Amino acid sequence: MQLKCDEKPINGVVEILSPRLGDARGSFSRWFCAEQLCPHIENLSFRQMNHSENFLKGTVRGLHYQLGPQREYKIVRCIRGRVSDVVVDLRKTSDTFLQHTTVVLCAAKNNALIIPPGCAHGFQVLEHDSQLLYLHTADYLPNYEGGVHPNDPKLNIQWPLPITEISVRDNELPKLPGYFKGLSL
Ligand SMILES: Cc1cn([C@H]2C[C@H](O)[C@@H](COP(=O)(O)OP(=O)(O)O[C@H]3O[C@H](C)C(=O)[C@H](O)[C@H]3O)O2)c(=O)[nH]c1=O
Repeated sequence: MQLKCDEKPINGVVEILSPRLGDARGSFSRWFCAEQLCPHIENLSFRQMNHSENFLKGTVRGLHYQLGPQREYKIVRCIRGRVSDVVVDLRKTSDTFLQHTTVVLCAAKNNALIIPPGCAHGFQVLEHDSQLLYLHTADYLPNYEGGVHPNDPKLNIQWPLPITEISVRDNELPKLPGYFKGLSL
């Protein structure tokens, strides 16, 4: 029942693959293992779990991150449907600063993604009624939340579908200013 961890080009972004053990009753799979994941998540301890329900294909949420003392690791898992998950590197000292990686998370593949501090996260829904489960290593404090517009030209994210739903708040997120040098962790 070993998890498979696939490190992505952006440092700290890891896809977790959970093999399913199936039988006539259905299946069983491990979604989290502290021993296997602690090399990828410093001071591994989760503070909050969140559930994201998304009705319409084409919906975009994000790009969000938490700042300073509330910076966090997230594990994001698609528990129903399919999403195109995007992680943007905003870390000042990173070799992949302002680059992003895209991973399709889907319930059928039984995969999840580790998102490290200093990275913005967003996703687009690829199937109606897709749902995500989040584990967070820090408490959510709105005053420490940052965001970048999902269509920031500096990031050039190619969302797979036309955007059908986006919150007013996300649609008003700022684009990165020319002087943006990145986040210090
Ligand atoms: C993130 C969060 C939000 N909230 C409250 C704040 C709002 O009143 C309400 C909905 O929040 P929001 O519209 O920010 O939800 P999303 O747009 O789905 O944001 C999430 O989606 C993007 C893609 C992420 O990666 C973040 O984890 C998270 O920000 O829940 C909480 O009470 N706790 C929380 O941890």
